[in-house]
Amino acid sequence: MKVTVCGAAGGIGQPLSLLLKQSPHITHLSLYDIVNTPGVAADLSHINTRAKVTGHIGAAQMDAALEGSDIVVIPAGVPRKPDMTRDDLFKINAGIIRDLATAAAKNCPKAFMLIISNPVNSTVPIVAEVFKKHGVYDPKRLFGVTTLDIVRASTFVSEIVGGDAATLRVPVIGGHSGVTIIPLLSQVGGTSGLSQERIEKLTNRIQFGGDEVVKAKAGAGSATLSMAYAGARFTFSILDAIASNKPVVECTYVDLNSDAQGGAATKKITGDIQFFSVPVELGPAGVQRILPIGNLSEYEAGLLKTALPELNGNIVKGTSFISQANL
Ligand SMILES: NC(=O)C1=CN([C@@H]2O[C@H](COP(=O)(O)OP(=O)(O)OC[C@H]3O[C@@H](n4cnc5c(N)ncnc54)[C@H](O)[C@@H]3O)[C@@H](O)[C@H]2O)C=CC1
Ligand SMILES: O=C([O-])CC(=O)C(=O)O
Repeated sequence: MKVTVCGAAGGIGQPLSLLLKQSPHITHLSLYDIVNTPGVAADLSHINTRAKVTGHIGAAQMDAALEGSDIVVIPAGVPRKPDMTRDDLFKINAGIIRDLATAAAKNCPKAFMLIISNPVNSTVPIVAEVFKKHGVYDPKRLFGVTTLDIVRASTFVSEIVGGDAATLRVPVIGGHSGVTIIPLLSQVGGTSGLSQERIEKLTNRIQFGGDEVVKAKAGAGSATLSMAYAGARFTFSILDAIASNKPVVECTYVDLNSDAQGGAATKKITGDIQFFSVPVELGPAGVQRILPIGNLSEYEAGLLKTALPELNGNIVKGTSFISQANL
């Protein structure tokens, strides 16, 4: 397995690459960035685990970095500062993602594409459109990484209801920004005794967990270490699904057309939206099955209603960035 990290010298990229270096499934870890990758690669290459590490720097080396990759993980681009929304990052990050996706479509058209760069709600549709333009789009292989929302939800919920945060699973659906993040607390054991006020506070903390970190870092960026953990967890789930043939379930932001039947069932609840984070059964070819969202409480149904217009706007913004652009 060749795994390429684009943005590998960044705040997320470095710890993510360190975690990925520990996977016995990865034979080649390819690190791409526009700065500092020779140093990061030299450093990681001294670790006595299986993966061979190569560093690639600048646009001239992008093709070599991506060529033949099985998985491409993208945390490239700028992070938020206080008082910015994720959508404010679109102006800079949309072009970065377009260029990386174009190179991936040419050099590794069958790769699993794992998109971390914000705004995820829009960057994932950008990758889809670029791959379509190159005639290589397989919706089963494109994922917006929303794992940090699930990781946070497990932590915050277990702080209130107890239990082991490492094994407590909280489904989080929708998108990856503010009100588009919809935690389904009613589906988690131990939450039925919580007051509505408690549920609303907990929901708000999960929706705005990113802002908590942005504020605490006070201008020095957004979540990097917890994101590296979450990104590694999602990449390991994909690797497990490929290597073990045992289906693995993760909530992730996917094209609902990636599973006609499961997608149609989801659209009965969401309306006609193309991208949505749902529980997905991952298999060797990517999305194997979109699983049912399950029952929503009245409060969660209200959250969904609020989320959909914003999410849809983010999707249209990403899609039209490519369809109107000349590639
Ligand atoms: N999906 C999620 O849950 C999360 C997403 N993020 C997003 O991840 C992105 C990266 O965040 P950080 O690592 O903190 O930022 P950072 O600024 O520390 O690192 C970004 C890296 O991208 C590189 N880069 C810039 N343009 C590039 C290009 N054209 N090709 C390759 N590399 C390029 C930079 O040189 C830098 O090393 C941001 O957009 C941030 O909002 C952050 C946390 C959670
Ligand atoms: O908040 C941000 O900008 C970074 C992010 O996506 C998160 O931490 O969830």
